[in-house]
Parts: sequence; structure tokens; C-alpha cells
Amino acid sequence: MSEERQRRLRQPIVAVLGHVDHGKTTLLDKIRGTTVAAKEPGQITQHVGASLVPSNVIEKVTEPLKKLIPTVKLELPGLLFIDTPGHEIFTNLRKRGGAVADLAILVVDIMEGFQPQTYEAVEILKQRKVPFIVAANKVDRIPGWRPNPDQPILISMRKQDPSVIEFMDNQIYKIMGELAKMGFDSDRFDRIKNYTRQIAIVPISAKTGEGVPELLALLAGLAQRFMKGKLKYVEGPAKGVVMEVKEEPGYGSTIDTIIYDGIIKQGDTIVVGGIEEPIVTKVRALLIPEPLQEIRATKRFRAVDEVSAAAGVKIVAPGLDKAVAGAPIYVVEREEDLEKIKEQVKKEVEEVLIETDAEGVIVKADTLGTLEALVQFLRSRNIPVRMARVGPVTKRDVMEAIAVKRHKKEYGVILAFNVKVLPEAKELAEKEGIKIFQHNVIYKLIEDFEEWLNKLKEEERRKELEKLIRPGKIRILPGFVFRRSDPAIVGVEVLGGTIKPGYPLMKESGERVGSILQIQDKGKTVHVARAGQQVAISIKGRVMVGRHIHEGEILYTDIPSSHARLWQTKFRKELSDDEWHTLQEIIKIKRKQDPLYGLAIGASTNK
Ligand SMILES: Nc1nc2c(ncn2[C@@H]2O[C@H](COP(=O)(O)OP(=O)(O)OP(=O)(O)O)[C@@H](O)[C@H]2O)c(=O)[nH]1
Repeated sequence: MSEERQRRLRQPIVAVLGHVDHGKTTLLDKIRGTTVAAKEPGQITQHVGASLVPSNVIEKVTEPLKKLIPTVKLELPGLLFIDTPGHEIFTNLRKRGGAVADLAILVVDIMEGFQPQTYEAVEILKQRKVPFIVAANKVDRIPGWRPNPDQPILISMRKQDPSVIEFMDNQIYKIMGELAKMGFDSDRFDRIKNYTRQIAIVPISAKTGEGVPELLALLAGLAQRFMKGKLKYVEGPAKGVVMEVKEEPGYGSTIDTIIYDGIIKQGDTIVVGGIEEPIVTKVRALLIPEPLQEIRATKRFRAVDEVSAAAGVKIVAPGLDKAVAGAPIYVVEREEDLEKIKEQVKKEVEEVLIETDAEGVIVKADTLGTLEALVQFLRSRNIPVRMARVGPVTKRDVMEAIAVKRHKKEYGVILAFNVKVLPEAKELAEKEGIKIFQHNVIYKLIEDFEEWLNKLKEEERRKELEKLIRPGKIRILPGFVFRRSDPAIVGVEVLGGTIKPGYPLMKESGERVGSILQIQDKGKTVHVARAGQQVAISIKGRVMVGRHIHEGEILYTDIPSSHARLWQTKFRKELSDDEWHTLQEIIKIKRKQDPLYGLAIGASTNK
């Protein structure tokens, strides 16, 4: 029992996501600021890329809530907030089959509501199965809002006019509506009945601090509830993820990591995921930031002997320049496990780096995390991926795209997320007409590609449509024979549909009688004549008026069976009423000779 009690629980890792300018950084600063102001012993400690808010600080900040709502007794040692907000960081907080972050705050500007990156953030949270709370931020911007700095929002709400609260609730309803569309049931936090099924929306102001106590209390509560049963203890060799690979003056290449499990010590052997192969090295130093008050010291970092989860730490070791952000890092405790762990790291990295023979787009990204997120996004939109790799766009990538383009024009492209295009790759792409899409926002990159794809499809549809012979019905006007043959030139009235130069003609019997060479309207050459028009046409082929065709006779455009089928299916909407009507007459004539005319192959066997 006593041994059990000595096992240390680890802090849940919390990430902040949301649309640009909705207040992520301000919120993180506020949380740090508020908690610093709480002046508790053992107040927040700075990690590399993260800040730890210990439970006694959370308790102090949430103290005023005790009289308002039932709060949970904190068993957790605190919350570790990832300092850099945004999905790019979040996507690198990856581990096999999920996220390193245990919880997330989705920041939504209450005045603006859901924006493109909000949807993207929810999509990523859904993909990685991370529970989250919505911070409906900037309540202080609601017209008429009376600010109550650092107060619980429940208290601040009581001090507002009913119309202000009504406005706020309306905005919250809109957020609830958007979440519902994405498959999430949600409500204002104080109206929630079931926290395990509903997502809490907390109105806050990152600027004034209103609502921050509730946000922290709910996070802690959610962490305990969700992590119950899988409450994590700190034990065994460390597992972590690479957040960033950095050259550090005086230290050489280092990696900033988040350790989500176990313990790492100076001198430990580690395996880190690299682009080509796993890196096996020994920890030379573990660095954490110097405490704020000692920042006057010349050094920014302080070396420590060991670090335990959850923590953000900079690792100094030889050979780390080939590490890749988003890749796993494992401490090897026993020599005999080394090969097994190397194999596992290799497999985990390869799962993200796709290389298949299928026809699909080429994807390049700056890190393993963004690459994985991008590929998942593309898959969810049914866009196949032929190759996904970390690094700049190279000549080889362009060559891959050229190979794809030969078979499937629309997928012979490169999607490059936050990476450079090497000059020789650019040159080849320009020469071969390979399109390279570049962006540093995932949804924007995909949106640009989809827009291009739609345009291409529309263009191809137009081209196919242009090639089809349209239904047309004409009558040779008596007394308007201008030339009897070679070529025959006659005046006609278009009774239905459309005629164009090049269209073959047939008689009511189905017999072919040459094709239209030219159309003239009042002496001018035209490219089309429609129902109601009277024009002169010349007819190519061995057609003689009085022998093959006669004054007053009705002729139709001679539509091939495959065209008739397309007119009735894919291009049905492209025909006007009178064209459709004319098509029916043509079908009737044609079916006398060919009962399967205009039908899909085998369709005639349908009962
Ligand atoms: N009035 C008001 N302004 C806020 C609040 N929170 C943030 N802001 C302002 O909104 C702007 C954007 O805030 P940031 O915290 O930089 O937003 P962000 O989401 O981190 O933005 P990016 O890092 O660019 O994605 C800044 O001018 C903030 O001062 C708030 O609660 N009330």
C-alpha cells in the first residue's frame, strides 16, 4: 500500500488550438500570469516549450468557485501546458495512434465564432481522439459587457445586463451548432449534465481573466475524469516526442522534446526517429530553462541529472541533427532491448512516410507530425497519396509526379507544406507542367489543390461536352435551293435543337446524308443555329438536292449511340427542353435499326 502511494502521478499535457488571432497566446500568458500572481510556493516552473502549473496553484485560482459549483479534489500534481499554441505544434505532439497531449483547449473568438482553422483544429482533435474544452474567448468585447477582472465567469455573468447575457448565449448557440455538425454534443459549461458526453463551452476573456478559474477547474476535472483508470504514473524508461531540432550555440545539435512517460537521465542511451534511420546516441546533457529571476545569469539553460514525465526538456547528444520533429524518442534501459526499440522506432516513422505504387499526389512536409496530419486530411477527402516524405521538394519528387501525370492528370501534382522547392526541382516542374502547391496552413494547401482539381474537372467536362453532337431537327425550305450539289446549299429552318458545322445529318428514315460544312445567317458565317432560326447550310458529301434530299424534307443530326447515352445521363442537364424533345425523336428513329441505341451496354437486358 505505502509503496503504491509513493508512485508519482504524472501531469496531464494540455495543448491550445484555435483560429489565428482568436487569443491562444493571450490565454496561455494569462494562465501563466494568473498563476504567477497566486504566489504559491512551488509555483509554475518553466519547461522547454511548456509550463507546469502545479495543483496547489490551480486550487488557489479556483478557490472562489467552491461556493458556486462542485469542484473536484485534485489528485493530479498539476497541468503541463504546451507553450506554443497552434495545430502545427499539436500535430507534432504525436505518438503512435494518437496524441501526446491528453487534453486540449479550443479557443474560439465569441464574436467571430467558428473560422476555417477552428474546423481544422476540431478535425485534428477528432482524428487524434483528444478530449477538449471550448474557451469562448473575448467576452469583454460583447457590447455592454462590464469587466470583472480575474473573477469567475459565473460571478461576472450575474453583473451583466440580461440583454448582454442573451447576446452571449446566442453566440454560444452558434458554436454549439457548428460542433453538432462535426459530431459533438456541447453546452455552456454550467448547463452540462453529462461531462463525459458533452463538450463544455466556457465563456472567458483572456484579456481580463474572467472565466479563467472555471476553465482551469474544468480542465483539472476533465483530466481526472478522463484519465481515471488510466491515471498515469511516472515509471520506467522515458518515452517522448521530438518537438523541434535546433542548433544551439555551445551545445551543437539538440532536440526539444516532450517526455510523456517515464524517466530520462543524463548518460542514458536513447533511440530517436530520423528521416533515414533511427539515431542511437547517449544523452550528454538535459537542459531546462533558468528560473526567471536568474535570467540575469549569462546562461539560458541549466543542466539537470534527470527529468520525469510529464516534462519539456532539451536534450544534448551527438548525431541529433538528423532527428525529425514529430518522431518518437525512447530511452533504452537494457542493452538487450536496443534492437527491438530501434525496429519499433523505424516502423513508427515508416508508417507516416508513405511510398506506394498507387496513383496519387506527392506530399512533402517539414515534420512527421504535419505530414501525418496532411495525409489524414487528404485521405478523409478521398484524395489518394502516392508518396509522403519529410523535406524539401526535390527533382525526384517532380519525376514521381510526372509518372503519375501520364496516367492520371489530376494527381500529377506536389503538395508542399512549409518546405522549400529546390531550384532544379522547380526548373523541371516548370518544364513538364507539374503543379506544385505550397502553403503553411494545412487547410489552405488542400483548399488550393481542390480548387484547381475542380477547375480541371470542369474543363475536362466542357471539352467532353464540346465533342458531343447535339440533337437538331431542320426542314429544307421549299424554294431556297441555292446550289444542288458539290456542295449542296439550301435554306433551312431549325425546328428543334441545335446545329453546328461538322454535324452529320440523317433523314427521317435514319439514312445518313452527308454532314454540315458551313452555316450562314444573312450572308455571314456562323458557328451555331438554334430552334427558330432560318439559315443557309452547305452539305459536305455526295448529296444532291432532288435526288438524295428534297425541298420541304425534314433532317436530323445523326447522333452516335454513345453520345445519345451521355445526353441521357451525365449531360442531361445541358440540354434545353426542345433539344431533349428532339433527342427523343432521334432515339425513336435510331431504335428501329438498333434496339440498343443510346443505352448503356447490357442495359437492354434489364427487365
Ligand atoms: N478584447 C480582447 N482581446 C483579446 C482577448 N484575447 C486576445 N485578444 C486580442 O486578440 C489579438 C490576438 O490574440 P493572440 O493571443 O495573439 O491570438 P492567437 O490566437 O495566439 O494568434 P496567433 O498566435 O497569431 O494564431 C491580440 O490583439 C489580443 O490582445 C480577449 O479576451 N479580449
